[in-house]
Amino acid sequence: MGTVVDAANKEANRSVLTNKKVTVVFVLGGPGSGKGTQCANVVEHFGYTHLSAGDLLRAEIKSGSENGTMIQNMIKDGKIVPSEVTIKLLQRAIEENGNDKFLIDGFPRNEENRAAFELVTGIEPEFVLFFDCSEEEMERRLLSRNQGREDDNIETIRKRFKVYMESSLPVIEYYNSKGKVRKIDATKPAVEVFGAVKALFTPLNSVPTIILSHVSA
Ligand SMILES: Nc1ncnc2c1ncn2[C@@H]1O[C@H](COP(=O)(O)OP(=O)(O)OP(=O)(O)O)[C@@H](O)[C@H]1O
Ligand SMILES: Nc1ccn([C@@H]2O[C@H](COP(=O)(O)O)[C@@H](O)[C@H]2O)c(=O)n1
Ligand SMILES: [Mg+2]
Repeated sequence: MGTVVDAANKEANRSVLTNKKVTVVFVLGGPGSGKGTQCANVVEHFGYTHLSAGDLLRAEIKSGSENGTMIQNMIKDGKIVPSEVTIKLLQRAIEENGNDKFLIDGFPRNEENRAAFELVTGIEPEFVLFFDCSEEEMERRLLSRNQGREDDNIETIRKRFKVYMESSLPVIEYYNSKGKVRKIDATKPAVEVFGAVKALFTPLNSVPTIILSHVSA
């Protein structure tokens, strides 16, 4: 019976966004810790949809939106865009997508992001995937990323590290106090990092199989 009860509880804990039930995993860690790289692996192996807050903001700049210039200036300066802008983008992306399980990468980035998202959407993360990586390694990765990002220069990188330490780490500490953080050593090679990530998603994914075998027994 345990597995059925556990599965039912898991179902009840899923959050409601307007009329859609969704499962959300927040993916956090410093700039260049490998969030995007590992999210791509989780999408491929576990069928999640990857929503990167940074990617959504960059797309908003390209779309010619009225907020474009403000967002561009904040990204160039490593600052955090006001929550209402980022939350609207996330909310729209979730509502427009047919999937019901999402990796939200690079969000919440500060206490304002966290509290506003919870208030507006009612969504609580299933867990928080935290990529722990040394600053030295993150700086090396960002300087050789070569994706043409305007914020991958040493001046902006230093600002992003400062914002991460001052504003983003407290959010991770908040979720840690609630027992939600799953910390991964992200300094290792990407294949090894994914080995640790995979182990976290496998139990979630195996729940329906357990229910089926229970029912048919
Ligand atoms: N474990 C790893 N070892 C070495 N290089 C890695 C590792 N993971 C990712 N990289 C490389 O480091 C760079 C940054 O990775 P990625 O873009 O995934 O980081 P991120 O956390 O999403 O960064 P940002 O917060 O700036 O978006 C990329 O060039 C990626 O290929
Ligand atoms: N919640 C967020 C996430 C990102 N930003 C801005 O985008 C920049 C790039 O983010 P990445 O996750 O792609 O590294 C980031 O430095 C911020 O300027 C944000 O404002 N709020
Ligand atoms: Mg990224």
